[in-house]
Amino acid sequence: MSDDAFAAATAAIITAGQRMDRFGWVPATAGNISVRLPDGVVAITRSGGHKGFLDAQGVIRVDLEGRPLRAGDRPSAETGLHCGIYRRFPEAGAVLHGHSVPVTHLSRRSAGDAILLQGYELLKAFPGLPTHAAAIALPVLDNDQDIARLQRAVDARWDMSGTVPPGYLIRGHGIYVWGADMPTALLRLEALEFMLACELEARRAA
Ligand SMILES: CSCCC(=O)C(=O)COP(=O)(O)O
Ligand SMILES: [Zn+2]
Repeated sequence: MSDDAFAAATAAIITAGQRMDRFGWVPATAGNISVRLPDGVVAITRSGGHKGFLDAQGVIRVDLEGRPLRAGDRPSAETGLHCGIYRRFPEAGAVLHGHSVPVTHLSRRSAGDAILLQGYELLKAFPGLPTHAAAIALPVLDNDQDIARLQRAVDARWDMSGTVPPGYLIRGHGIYVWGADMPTALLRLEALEFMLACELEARRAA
């Protein structure tokens, strides 16, 4: 296990938390952040702290089943969702979860199981979408305090989807986004947050 890789992942997680906090996406103790290490272990935020004020002690290691490597460490309550992404997508190297106003409001107001994003230039931030004329159906899943059951629902949704976008919403709760590395995950989160903020404005104006 490389301490250098863990230190680099911890630094990336701290910086990502500060950036998400600057945008107001991790209010109170909301949100969690992780990075997959080269040995397959996952570096993830501890449960409960403010993600805009993380220090190195705020990041710990878990295995792909979400079990802490060090007895007594308490990883994010949503570790199972991070691990579900890493297990399903071998190319995923970083996962971000936030609770922004547009995500929370839109997912509460949308009765359906997806939010369609179309006509946005920023869609080009996503893999396989070379033009604004493309669209993303961003899955929306019902919230569940039982994270193992919620992950089973996420897996079932992925099973029945053709193309899976690298993100989904949990109704009234938040957003999950992933990428090959932290810069890619952050770029996708920013693009989705921007488009969802536009959707919120459009629905207000309608
Ligand atoms: C006060 S936010 C409720 C828990 C949550 O949804 C979240 O994102 C933060 O949980 P964690 O255990 O990762 O701190
Ligand atoms: Zn959450």
